[in-house]
Amino acid sequence: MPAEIIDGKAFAADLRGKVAGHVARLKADHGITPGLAVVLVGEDPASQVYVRNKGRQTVEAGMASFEHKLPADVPADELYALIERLNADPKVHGILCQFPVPDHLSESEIVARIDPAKDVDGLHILNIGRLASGQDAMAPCTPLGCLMLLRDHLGPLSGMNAVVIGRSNLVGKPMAQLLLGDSCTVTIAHSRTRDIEEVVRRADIVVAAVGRPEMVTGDWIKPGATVIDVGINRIDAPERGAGKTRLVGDCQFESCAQVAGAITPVPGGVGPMTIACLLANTVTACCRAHGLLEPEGITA
Ligand SMILES: NC(=O)C1=CN([C@@H]2O[C@H](COP(=O)(O)OP(=O)(O)OC[C@H]3O[C@@H](n4cnc5c(N)ncnc54)[C@H](OP(=O)(O)O)[C@@H]3O)[C@@H](O)[C@H]2O)C=CC1
Ligand SMILES: Nc1nc(=O)c2c([nH]1)NC[C@@H]1CN(c3ccc(C(=O)N[C@@H](CCC(=O)O)C(=O)O)cc3)C=[N+]21
Repeated sequence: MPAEIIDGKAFAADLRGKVAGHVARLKADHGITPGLAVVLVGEDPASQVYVRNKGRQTVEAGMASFEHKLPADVPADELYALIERLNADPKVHGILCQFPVPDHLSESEIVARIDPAKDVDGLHILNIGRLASGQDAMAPCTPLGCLMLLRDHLGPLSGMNAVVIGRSNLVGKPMAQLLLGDSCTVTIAHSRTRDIEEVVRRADIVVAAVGRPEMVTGDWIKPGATVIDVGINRIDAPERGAGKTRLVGDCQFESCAQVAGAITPVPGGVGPMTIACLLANTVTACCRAHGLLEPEGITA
């Protein structure tokens, strides 16, 4: 039986609606407008699209959006000075620096300079540590979005076998921490994993965050498993005409959907959840900054 398709786009729209409701109340009751600053270094076309989408959806939720575009050759000191200004700016509750950055800059050096209270990407070492030790953290947006979809689809995840493919700081590792927090038995697979197909075949939950187009095929999937495809890969699509491209995930959708119980599509799966969770994290950061009760129903 073909898999149910998990509609991340619809779930994300619903979540953004809830975020907008909290934003409206913050404005009406406290005169506060949550603000998100996005920093983009260089002119990577994919990053430009994401940053534009983030800005639009931030404004649509009633929040303030501050976009800072810096040239690809910006000196590190100038970028750090901007982060200092954003850290000090009371109108800014969340700061995100879009990755990847050009080679002369270090992602870890950048993240280390962001005020952990404004680190809505959840990448600061303090937030990583809080997540790992089970304390109130700012969880990274993509894994948080995956967790929300899984809980919505499966109910309690306790005791399930989860395999995360990929061990990046942005996706794989925090995904594994969140699943462990929900009492899954978690395995992290990566490029050195032996017999990876066998490992994945044991999973009730598969989260693929690899960056290799359609690497995971249906024969890797245990019948009935839930497949969350994080990958966003742009590949040539000559069938659509000369020079055309299309987006595919890290899972081969057709063959996986034949075996899985449920699967997220690409596009329309995890991607929209990432942005919705970014907005949710910004509202949470805003409430914490003002000593207000944290909003319910928009975070894990
Ligand atoms: N939907 C969304 O909102 C988002 C989507 N993405 C997408 O998710 C994907 C992963 O992103 P990210 O985590 O940043 O990527 P990274 O390149 O940082 O990490 C990729 C991981 O995959 C592992 N890997 C690579 N090749 C293989 C292989 N053949 N078999 C098993 N594991 C392998 C690597 O292992 P090793 O460590 O051993 O090298 C690494 O841990 C990308 O397609 C990206 O575009 C990313 C962020 C958000
Ligand atoms: N500091 C940092 N934090 C990030 O969270 C971060 C980052 N850097 N760098 C790049 C990746 C990638 N990422 C995506 C966000 C939204 C979609 C998204 O909205 N995708 C839609 C449409 C995609 C399209 O049509 O191009 C979809 O999948 O349906 C995808 C990918 C966030 N990332």
